[in-house]
Amino acid sequence: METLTLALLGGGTVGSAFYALVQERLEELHALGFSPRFLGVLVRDKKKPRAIPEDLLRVEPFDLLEADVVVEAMGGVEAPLKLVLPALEAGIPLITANKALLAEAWEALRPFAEEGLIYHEASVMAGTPALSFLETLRGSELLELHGILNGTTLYILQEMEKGRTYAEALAEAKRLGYAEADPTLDVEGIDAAHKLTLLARLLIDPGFPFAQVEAQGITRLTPEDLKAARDRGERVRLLASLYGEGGRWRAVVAPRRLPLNHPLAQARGNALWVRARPLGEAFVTGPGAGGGATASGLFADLLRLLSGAPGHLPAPRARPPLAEGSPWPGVE
Ligand SMILES: NC(=O)C1=CN([C@@H]2O[C@H](COP(=O)(O)OP(=O)(O)OC[C@H]3O[C@@H](n4cnc5c(N)ncnc54)[C@H](OP(=O)(O)O)[C@@H]3O)[C@@H](O)[C@H]2O)C=CC1
Ligand SMILES: N[C@@H](CC=O)C(=O)O
Repeated sequence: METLTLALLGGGTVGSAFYALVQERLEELHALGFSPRFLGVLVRDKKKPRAIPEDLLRVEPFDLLEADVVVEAMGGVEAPLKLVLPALEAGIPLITANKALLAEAWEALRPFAEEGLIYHEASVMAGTPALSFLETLRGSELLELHGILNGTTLYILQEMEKGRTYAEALAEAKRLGYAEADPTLDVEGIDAAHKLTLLARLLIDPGFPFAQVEAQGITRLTPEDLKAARDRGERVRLLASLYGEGGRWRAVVAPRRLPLNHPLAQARGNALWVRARPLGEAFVTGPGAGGGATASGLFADLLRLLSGAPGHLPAPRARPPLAEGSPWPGVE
């Protein structure tokens, strides 16, 4: 049996759930010939209650070069980048749930992604297949893509539809572990914009800039907006859309009024709907936030790594859109 040394950066909602999942799935890892060993778990505060043995907790960065794989679930951009770069430079693979890191530090990380060293299924829609769904879609050419990519805002809108206030719903989304450490990222549409950037890089342009995504959130939506939509036979969702306009790709995150019979309006979880040629329409939905759901995506990447498959490779080249498209109407 081969020892598999894991360095875990972050022991919060996602990191703790990942640690627990590795313990739960030990037999499966053993059957694959690997015996996992945690080198350490980086946190800020050792005293916080968490389901990770105290002797594994580290409050100072430790030597990641001893690891076989680095699993990053700490969030932020500069702090994780400083830690993971030397490991990547040494050829150590990175599994990450951190879409902000990938979206915003792409210039530094892209060469390693192109080498197949970066696995990030959990960064978009948690453990619900989004990247692997799009990898299969590479057999076709994308015409347009629309997704409900943020679990916090989906939860808030669903709860507001049931009569709860925005503030109550946001507080509950935080308690459930859906929200970012800074929930402004969720409610202002930035988290969805990070995720849309990653999907664009996977399918249409390996250098797609985060700055090119136009983002609007849900903070200005009122219960009256949601009711007016319902009265018209529509449902409001924060949609991340990628479509052709004037011969260029346009990437926009905004609240949209969807007809009730559309799969995106009916989805109870996060969701991704695409049109591609020659495939046609395809749709996937499932949980997109929360500790267990995200740990599932990280664990899937660990299995992918152990199978010998490379990480999530960006598109090999940029290509213009094949058709013009447009998203659903916004909420005025
Ligand atoms: N929550 C979710 O549903 C999902 C989250 N993600 C992503 O996963 C990552 C983690 O999210 P989540 O677990 O919710 O966040 P948490 O805030 O719950 O956990 C972050 C962890 O990282 C530690 N940490 C943060 N910064 C530092 C630092 N500078 N030095 C040392 N330790 C640090 C924290 O330590 P301490 O505990 O001591 O504060 C904590 O253990 C983020 O990138 C997020 O975007 C992705 C998909 C879904
Ligand atoms: N805050 C994010 C967590 C998962 O990516 C969300 O709400 O979707």
